[in-house]
Amino acid sequence: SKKGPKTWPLVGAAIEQLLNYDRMHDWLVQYLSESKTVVVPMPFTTYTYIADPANVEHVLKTNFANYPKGEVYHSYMEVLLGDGIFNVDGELWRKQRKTASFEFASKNLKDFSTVVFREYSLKLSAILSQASFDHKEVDMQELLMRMTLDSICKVGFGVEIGTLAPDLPENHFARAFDTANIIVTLRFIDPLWRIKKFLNVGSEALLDQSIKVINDFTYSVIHRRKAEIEEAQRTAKDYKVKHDILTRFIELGQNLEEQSTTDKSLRDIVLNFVIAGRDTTATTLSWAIYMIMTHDHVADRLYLELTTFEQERAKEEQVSLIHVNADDPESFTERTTQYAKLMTYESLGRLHYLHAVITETLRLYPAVPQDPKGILKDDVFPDGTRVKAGGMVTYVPYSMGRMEYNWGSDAAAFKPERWLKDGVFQNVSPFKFTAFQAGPRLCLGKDSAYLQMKMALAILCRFFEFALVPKHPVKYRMMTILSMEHGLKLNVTKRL
Ligand code: HEM
Repeated sequence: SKKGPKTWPLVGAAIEQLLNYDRMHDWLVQYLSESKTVVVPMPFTTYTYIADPANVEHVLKTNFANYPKGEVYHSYMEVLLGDGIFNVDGELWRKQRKTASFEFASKNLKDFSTVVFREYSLKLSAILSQASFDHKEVDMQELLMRMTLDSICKVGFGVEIGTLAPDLPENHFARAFDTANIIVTLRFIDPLWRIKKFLNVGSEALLDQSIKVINDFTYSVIHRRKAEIEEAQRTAKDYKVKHDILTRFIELGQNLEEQSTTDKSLRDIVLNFVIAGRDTTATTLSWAIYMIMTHDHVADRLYLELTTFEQERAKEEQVSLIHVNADDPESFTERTTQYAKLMTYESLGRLHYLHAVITETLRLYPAVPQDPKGILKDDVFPDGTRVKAGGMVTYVPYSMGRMEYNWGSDAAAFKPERWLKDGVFQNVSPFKFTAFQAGPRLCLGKDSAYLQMKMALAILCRFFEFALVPKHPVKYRMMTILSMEHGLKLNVTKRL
């Protein structure tokens, strides 16, 4: 009885969905604005898309146990994610969630990530400074992907992979990781993948090679780190404590009475963090920069917040701001470094407008634009929709952020101000703003992601202005993460 696309016997709505594949998120916006729930029958299953916060709360929280990731997702993603937190349900998930939540809340990790995010934001700033000097255009999305990959490898494994070095080098692990990510995503729309895998041909053969590169790299880091820890414990010499997630999990494993953590489970843990944290953060930053540069009043208000912050913090720390000489790149580097040091975990909390800009970006361009769940048993949603076991239900952050019934008549407009009351950021229900999911599986890296995004954006928007390369097309690519299909090609100018 719900409104939705035209359906046909046997093929359901597959024809219309395929015809609209490249603009699928906007295709759904159209239907979900007419009806808060849209049922789309497909050849072997039925997809139910939801945009009503009450239904979303039912799926993500109230009847959480009925809507797992499910077997299909697990079997498609296992080759890359193994039994890591992202890819499991039930007890296996609960245990990892508990340990990882504890780790994420630790001061150790917060302090370490602040240092890492600061360092890599400055590396990005140095590359932009050079590009502006050389009048060279940059692909901002590509640079941001390098920045977040380097950061997550440092925070995750304690390893410097250096893809953000000034000459932008190739890196085997990074390339293999990208390839594997794209191919496992393709499996969701390629009915022949199991045959290709069996015959070890085409994309599946490439996936196999990429996984070998990823595993070799990851296991070598794990073995090296384990050896370092054992050596330090054996000789009881001053052991330089490392703060990365891998080291913490190795140490935790040693302390457990039961079987200690295996190398395979350590591999799964770190790779799950890489996949969870890297593309999501980089694409959000790309869309945020695009939004800022196309909304002058936002750029101005943000710049004012960032420069006021700079003055206030310098006063608090009793430092005088370094004078930048336009002809001396060194002085520019010194000033950006000084600015970065004024940003701490606590002081970043004051940047309410910046926080609102990022959140408003995620409302309209959520990094995970739709998120499907399996259905274990027949159920009825709060709005009366009946769903059947074996089908799929998908909450749709991309549509939810654009619905007037959720956000009012200006839902389509980019207005960071909607998040502020008297200049202070106000949260809304996570069942309405779903960019980080909600309920027991809410994103674990949310705070860490904001920390990195605020650090990077503050430096970028304080010290640079951006302009789109003329005629560069900005549109999303249809995949699990809302990245920009052609990247974000920009000309950069310094702001002294
Ligand atoms: C803008 C940045 C980010 C966005 C929009 C985002 C969004 C999400 C979403 C939608 C999910 C649920 C996916 C699912 O259905 O399982 C999720 C889960 C998760 N995220 Fe994030 N994420 C971001 C950054 C990060 C970062 C930086 C990390 C860690 C370093 C991280 C760690 C995780 C983990 C571990 C989970 C799995 C939680 C669980 O299943 O219990 N995320 N995130």
